Amino acid sequence: MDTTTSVSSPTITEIDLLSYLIQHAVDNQFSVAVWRLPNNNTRHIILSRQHEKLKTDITLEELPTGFIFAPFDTASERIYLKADFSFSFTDDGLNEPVTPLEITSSAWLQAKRDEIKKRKAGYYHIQRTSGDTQKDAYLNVVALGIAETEKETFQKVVPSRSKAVTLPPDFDIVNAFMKLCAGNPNALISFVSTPETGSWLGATPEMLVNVEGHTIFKTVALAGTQPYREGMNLKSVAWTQKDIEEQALVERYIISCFKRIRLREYDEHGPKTVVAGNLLHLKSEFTVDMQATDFLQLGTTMLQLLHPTSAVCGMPLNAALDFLRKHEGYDRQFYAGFLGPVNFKNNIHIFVNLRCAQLLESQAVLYAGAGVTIDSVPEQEWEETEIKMNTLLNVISPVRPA
Ligand SMILES: C=C(O[C@H]1C=CC=C(C(=O)O)[C@@H]1O)C(=O)O
Repeated sequence: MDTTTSVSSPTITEIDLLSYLIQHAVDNQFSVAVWRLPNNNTRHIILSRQHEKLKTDITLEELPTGFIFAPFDTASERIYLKADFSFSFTDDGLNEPVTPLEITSSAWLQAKRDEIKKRKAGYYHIQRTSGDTQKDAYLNVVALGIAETEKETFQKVVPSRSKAVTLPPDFDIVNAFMKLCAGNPNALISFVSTPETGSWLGATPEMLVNVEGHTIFKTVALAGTQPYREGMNLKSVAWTQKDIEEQALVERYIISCFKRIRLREYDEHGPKTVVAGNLLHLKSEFTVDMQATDFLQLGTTMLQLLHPTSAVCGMPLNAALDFLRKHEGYDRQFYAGFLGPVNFKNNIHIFVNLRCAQLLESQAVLYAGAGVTIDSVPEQEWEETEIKMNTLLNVISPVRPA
C-alpha cells in the first residue's frame, strides 16, 4: 500500500501530517513525541492516549514500545508515552507501515484523511514557576563553585540557568523541529508535549544509553565546548587544559559506574572533536558487548547509575548535587533529564535533554549549563551558556529587542 499517496493528496506534505497529528493529540488530551535520531534521515511521531508515570526501578527492556521523558531530579516522576499510534517519515513521505502498530496506525490515519488540511499545530503549555537567572547571580554561583573546587569539595560542578525569550507571532512548532533537524545532523531532535509536562523542544548531542538489538550497549563522555564555524578542520582544533580535564572527569565517572557493577570489558574510543550544531565538544565513546559480558539488562542498570552524569551535574556526584540544590536557585525540570525512544525495533536510544527549550504560550524558556572546574573564569562560563542557548534560539528566532 502506498500510504504517501493514499493518505495524502499530492499537496499534503509531511509537515501537514505532523501538524495534523500533533493537533489531534492536543485536541484529544493525548501526549505526543516527535524525534529524529542522530545521523539519520527518518522522523518519527507517536501519540499516546494516556501517558504513564514510571517508577524509578523499571526495567527498560520490558517496557512496551514508547518514549521515555524524565526530569533532572531523580526523585521526581518519569513519564512514559506508550505508543498507541506510530508513524515515520523519510524524504517527505510517510513510510510504508511494517509493524502491527504501524499497520493499525496507518489504517486509522486513512480513515481521517478528509480532516487533514494545512494548519499550524498547537501544543500543551504550562505556567513557568521561576524567573530568568540574572547574570550576577549566575556569575556568583560559578565563583562559589570555583571556590569549592579549591577547597576540594568536588572537582567539577555544572551550574545552569534559564532565560525566557518571546516567540514570534508566526512561530510554528513543526517548522522549528524541521529547522533543528537540518542544522543539527549529529543530535537527537525531539519535541515532547504532554498535558502535565507542557512542551519541550531540543537538539541534544549527548547520548546516555543506547542498546542495539539486546547485544550492544553504548554511552558517551561529552564535555568541553567551543564555537564551531563552517569549514573548520576538526583535526586541527586545539583544546585548553581545562576542557581536556573537564571531559576526562566525565570519562572517569562512566568508568566508575562500570566498576560499581564489576564490568571490566568495555571498549573506549576517543576523545575526539565533534560538531554539535553551532558548537564543538570533546567526545569519547564506550561500547560493551552485553552477551559476551553477560550483562543482558545493561541499559537499565547503566541508566540508574549514570544519570545525572558529570556532564550535567559534577564529580563527585553527591557533593555537586548538594551544591546545585543549594545555589542554582531554580528547578531544572526536564532540562538535563533524559529522553528518547524505547524498544522501537528492539533498540533503546536515550539522550540527556540538553540544548532544549520549554515552550510556553508566547515564550520559550531556554536552558544551559557549563562545566566549572578549578580553572574556570565566571564570565567565560556565562558566555558558554549563551552560545549553548543559541542552538535553540537560532531556530526559534524570537523577536529580539531593538
Ligand atoms: C550542560 C550542558 O552541556 C554539557 C555537555 C557538553 C559540554 C558541556 C560543557 O562544556 O560544559 C556540558 O558538560 C548544556 O548544554 O547545558
